[in-house]
Amino acid sequence: MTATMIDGKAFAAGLRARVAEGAARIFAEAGRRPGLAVVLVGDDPASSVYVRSKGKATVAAGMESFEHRLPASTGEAELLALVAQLNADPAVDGILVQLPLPKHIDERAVITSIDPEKDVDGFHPVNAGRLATGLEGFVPCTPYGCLMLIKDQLGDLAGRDAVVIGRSNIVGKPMAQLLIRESCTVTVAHSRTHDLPDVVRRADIVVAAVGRPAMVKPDWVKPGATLIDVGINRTDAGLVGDIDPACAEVAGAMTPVPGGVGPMTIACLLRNTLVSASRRLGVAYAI
Ligand SMILES: Nc1nc(=O)c2c([nH]1)NC[C@@H]1CN(c3ccc(C(=O)N[C@@H](CCC(=O)O)C(=O)O)cc3)C=[N+]21
Ligand SMILES: [Mg+2]
Repeated sequence: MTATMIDGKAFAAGLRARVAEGAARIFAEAGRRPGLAVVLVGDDPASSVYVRSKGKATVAAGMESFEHRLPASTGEAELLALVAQLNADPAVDGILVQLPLPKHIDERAVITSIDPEKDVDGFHPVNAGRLATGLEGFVPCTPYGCLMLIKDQLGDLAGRDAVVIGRSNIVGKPMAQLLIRESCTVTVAHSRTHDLPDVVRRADIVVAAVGRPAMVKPDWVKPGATLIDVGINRTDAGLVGDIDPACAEVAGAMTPVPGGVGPMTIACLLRNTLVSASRRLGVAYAI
């Protein structure tokens, strides 16, 4: 079998186009565009590239982009003051503070300082709790994008065996919550899991988010399984995911790296910003 390659780039373009329609509708009905503030501390080149592409995508979707680039020496108090200012700014519907932050800044303190109603990353504990308990809130963009691709591929997910490799607050845990919500039987594997290949062999759906180049091997994969690769590893051979591309010989469908999950992350960020603006302005949205 040769797997269907899931075109995340095309799917994300479609989603961004629908977000742009919603943004135009908000502008027509409320007189202002949805606004997304992105804060970057320091000059990590990869982070700088992401922030630039987020800004471009925001403007292309008919939204306002507020970019704040601060030096690496910025103190925690100064960053918290900026977040407080963005929380209070009525033109700002979404706030994203790019992670990772410099070591001298406590990420948890910064994340919890963001108004949960503007937390379009979905990283605030209030939004994590809402997701875990079935309340409306913001869902982290990467797992939400993964779920969209999985549902587009498989339709109803009820009863399917899903394995999430990785237990981060940003991807693994919210991904598991979303799959539970879809009535999958979910296993969360991590660095201490015994016999990972055997665990993965049971899965109809595999989401790999560990940051180890080509870790998931073809002989771990159940024939026909759907594989979602969240890994973005920069190697001498270029950008490599967590799933060995040779798995395409066994899988039913899989995402490529690049062009799979990455573009969905940005599209979902815009989607969350649209949802935030709609709620804050009392304008109905359909997306
Ligand atoms: N507060 C916060 N929220 C984030 O959502 C967040 C963050 N911090 N810190 C960094 C990670 C990483 N991230 C990506 C977004 C888009 C691509 C993306 O579009 N990737 C393309 C191109 C990759 C490339 O060429 O570098 C692809 O996979 O096809 C990748 C990674 C968001 N992150
Ligand atoms: Mg830190």
